[in-house]
Amino acid sequence: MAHKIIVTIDGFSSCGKSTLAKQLARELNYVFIDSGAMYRAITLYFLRNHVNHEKSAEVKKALHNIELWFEFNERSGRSDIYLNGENVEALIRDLLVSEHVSAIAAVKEVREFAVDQQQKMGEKKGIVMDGRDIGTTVFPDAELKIFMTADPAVRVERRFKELFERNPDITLDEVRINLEMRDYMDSNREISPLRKADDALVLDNSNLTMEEQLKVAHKWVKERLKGESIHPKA
Ligand SMILES: Nc1ncnc2c1ncn2[C@@H]1O[C@H](COP(=O)(O)OP(=O)(O)OP(=O)(O)O)[C@@H](O)[C@H]1O
Ligand SMILES: Nc1ccn([C@@H]2O[C@H](COP(=O)(O)O)[C@@H](O)[C@H]2O)c(=O)n1
Repeated sequence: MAHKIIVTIDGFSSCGKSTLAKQLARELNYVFIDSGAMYRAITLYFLRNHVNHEKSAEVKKALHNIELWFEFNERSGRSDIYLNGENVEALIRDLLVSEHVSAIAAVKEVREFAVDQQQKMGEKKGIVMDGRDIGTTVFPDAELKIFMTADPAVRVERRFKELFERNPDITLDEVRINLEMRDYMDSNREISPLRKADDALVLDNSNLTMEEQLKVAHKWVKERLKGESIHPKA
């Protein structure tokens, strides 16, 4: 059986982590997991059920009633997330969820709930997972860790373009404020804050096409599979 590794992709909001993770997983025939979708689905549940994330007992009870899983969607070529049997892939991308997710993702019980499931998903390796703490907390021994970044203005523009297609009322300012707020909260929370793992390779895709970013990452994977060490500026 072919040797398989774990690839982690962490970084700031909307820099293209999921896009790259999906591209890479398809190329390698690996499983792709968007860990942010899990925090978003939990947030949707909390919003719908008026769960106060500052009350530990409420949080514990809510998590007890949440079941999450992913199912491959042939049309989109990626896995959709299911919350208690409902496909919530589209709903969790709404700005309302984006506005609350970072506060809920900072809660200890929520993180433990998600990280435990993420670690189980990687037990057989052959996985590309993107998020904020995948290389630092979820898979600290991953064979390849990528830290992605892009110019903030480029990130806002990309996310705006995507959201505008679904909601023409959205403004560039709303998107920018949400990105800045999430980056700040994710980088400054107490548990597993967003940071580059010491052994992660940095990929700035501000001026890269999707094809070019895949080429860089794929080269890194091939080198790791061959057991070669990679120069950080590759
Ligand atoms: N190299 C690229 N050039 C242009 N657009 C890109 C590139 N990579 C990704 N995108 C686009 O940027 C947007 C954000 O990408 P993606 O959802 O993959 O980011 P992300 O880092 O996973 O975001 P989040 O952390 O908010 O989930 C998408 O619309 C995607 O199509
Ligand atoms: N490993 C992760 C992944 C995500 N989060 C939190 O979820 C938010 C949404 O994630 P997206 O990747 O869909 O943007 C993100 O802003 C984080 O608050 C996380 O904490 N850990």
